Amino acid sequence: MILELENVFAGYGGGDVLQGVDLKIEKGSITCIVGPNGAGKSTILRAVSGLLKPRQGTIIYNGKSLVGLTPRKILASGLAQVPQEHSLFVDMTIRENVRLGAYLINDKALVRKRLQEIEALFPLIAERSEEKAGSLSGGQQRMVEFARSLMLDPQLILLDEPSMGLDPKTRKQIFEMIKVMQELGKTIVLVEQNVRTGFGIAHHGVVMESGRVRLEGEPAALLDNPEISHLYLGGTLSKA
Ligand SMILES: Nc1ncnc2c1ncn2[C@@H]1O[C@H](COP(=O)(O)OP(=O)(O)OP(=O)(O)O)[C@@H](O)[C@H]1O
Repeated sequence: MILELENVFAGYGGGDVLQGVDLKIEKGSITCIVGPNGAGKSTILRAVSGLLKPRQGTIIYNGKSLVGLTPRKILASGLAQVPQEHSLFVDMTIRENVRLGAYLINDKALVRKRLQEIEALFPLIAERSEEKAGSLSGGQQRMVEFARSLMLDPQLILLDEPSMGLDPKTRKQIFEMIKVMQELGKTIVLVEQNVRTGFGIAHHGVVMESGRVRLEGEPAALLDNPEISHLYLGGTLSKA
């Protein structure tokens, strides 16, 4: 296991949103977390990346506790997060934005090498590197955010609803890129509203409800579970 949460309680002052979360993430896998609005999916990611300090419980990453570490230390340990809201500097070029992902690296040759590798992976970035990030569509900006997260060569990447607001074709491209990142050896934890798409690429599915893990297991088996579609996913499993 690369990441293990045990009995995690965390919230925002007005009480705990996470009510004792237990979760194990296998190295090299894609895990997809789904659940109704407000179930605490994003809050789990924030607790792992250090943006939110758990009030109770343990979070172990590669055998070491993350609780109490700063987000910067957690990032430096190889754990990157791509937040739900768009986060590029729109007046900077695409390449400058990607390079920012390496701000913790002092070795200029290494930064150049990583940039080259990433531009080989994302043709969009190679072709439009000097254009302003603000000229890109929402889906393209998401690709650049993925690219930026790869600059530190993280082991684990947390993705918070990366396909939100995108049309189906762009969503497909985003999910293909998530698979590519996993094939590069990254472990992925993905929060996703679109259950079929998310579970479609995941090795492990997690259904959250009211701050707890309600069900988890093999994604195809979860999709077949009528309890999930009726009770927890608000009908989003319909094939329409
Ligand atoms: N910064 C914040 N300050 C106060 N409350 C917050 C904050 N962020 C989230 N919450 C509250 O915490 C609860 C869980 O939010 P969270 O974002 O984890 O849900 P989610 O499962 O990711 O759902 P969604 O799909 O709506 O993002 C919600 O009730 C939300 O209003």
